[in-house]
Amino acid sequence: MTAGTANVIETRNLTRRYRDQLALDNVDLDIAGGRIYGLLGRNGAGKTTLMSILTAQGFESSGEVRVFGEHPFENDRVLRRLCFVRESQKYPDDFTAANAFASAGLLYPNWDAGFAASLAEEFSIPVKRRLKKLSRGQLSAVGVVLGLASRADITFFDEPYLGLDAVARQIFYDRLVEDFAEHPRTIMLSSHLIDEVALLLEHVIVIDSGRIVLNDDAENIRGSAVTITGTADVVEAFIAGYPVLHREALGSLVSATVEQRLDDAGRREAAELGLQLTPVSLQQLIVRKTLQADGAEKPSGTAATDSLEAFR
Ligand SMILES: Nc1ncnc2c1ncn2[C@@H]1O[C@H](COP(=O)(O)OP(=O)(O)OP(=O)(O)O)[C@@H](O)[C@H]1O
Repeated sequence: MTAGTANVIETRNLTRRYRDQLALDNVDLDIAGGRIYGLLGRNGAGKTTLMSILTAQGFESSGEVRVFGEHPFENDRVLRRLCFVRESQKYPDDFTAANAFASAGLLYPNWDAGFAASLAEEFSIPVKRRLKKLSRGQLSAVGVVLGLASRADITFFDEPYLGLDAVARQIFYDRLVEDFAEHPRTIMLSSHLIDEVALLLEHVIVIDSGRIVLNDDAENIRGSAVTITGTADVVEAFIAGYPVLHREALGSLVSATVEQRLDDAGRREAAELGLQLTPVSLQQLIVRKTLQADGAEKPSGTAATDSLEAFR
């Protein structure tokens, strides 16, 4: 199995139970190498649990896991090709960032010390100060440097930006994209800042209550849903037969978000009927899909949406 072509990760019926809590529920995944994946989902959806199992820091209750074709547990052939950047990373008590980078040089075969040094400078990390004295954002920056400069065949970033300010986050995104172009590998990034990372992602996996609710190329997802706003009866006639993700009413107006790609003819027809079409962002789509999967999404007649405001 080689990165770039075959699947680098495969799971089948992967399930993780913590007592009565089902953290992963029969997850089937085929992850092809050489791409940037977004692992998105609400708090407690199962993202960290999934990444922990894939990196052998946690265990499945049942089902199968293959990373580079093998189970990762105590498997040095696999583990030396993985880097897991997580918020709760523990370091030895006296460690400085410089110590952490030196250890990474021993651990990761593709470690680039020069790249790490230039990133540390860009993030203004005080590399000689003990890690436990660093600010929340500086500590996150250390994790980001470890993740980028390790150039591991698969790098997992589990919400790597806690405490990072907007400038530092932008540096992370820019360096990730540049370095990925020069050194293609597999990146899995979990994030709550969906719209902020949307443009980085080549493939999006959305997990909700331990189940995969969306798993598609970002390219296919863009434009896969649209919000249609207009007089209630016209909207209802237009969307008949379309899968409705969300519906809001305000007086005689209705705004419906449908999971439907409209072709040119559909767009023309909507315009002729006086309907307004608004694109749905990745974040809105994910919110709608997870609410729907949770069974919380019902038609409502309350708050006006942005599109309704724009329509009036
Ligand atoms: N060690 C544990 N013992 C019991 N329950 C756990 C444990 N670890 C995770 N869980 C539960 O499993 C579920 C999935 O948790 P997980 O940390 O994987 O979610 P997440 O998607 O990473 O969430 P967040 O975005 O908030 O970090 C949650 O309901 C969580 O409470």
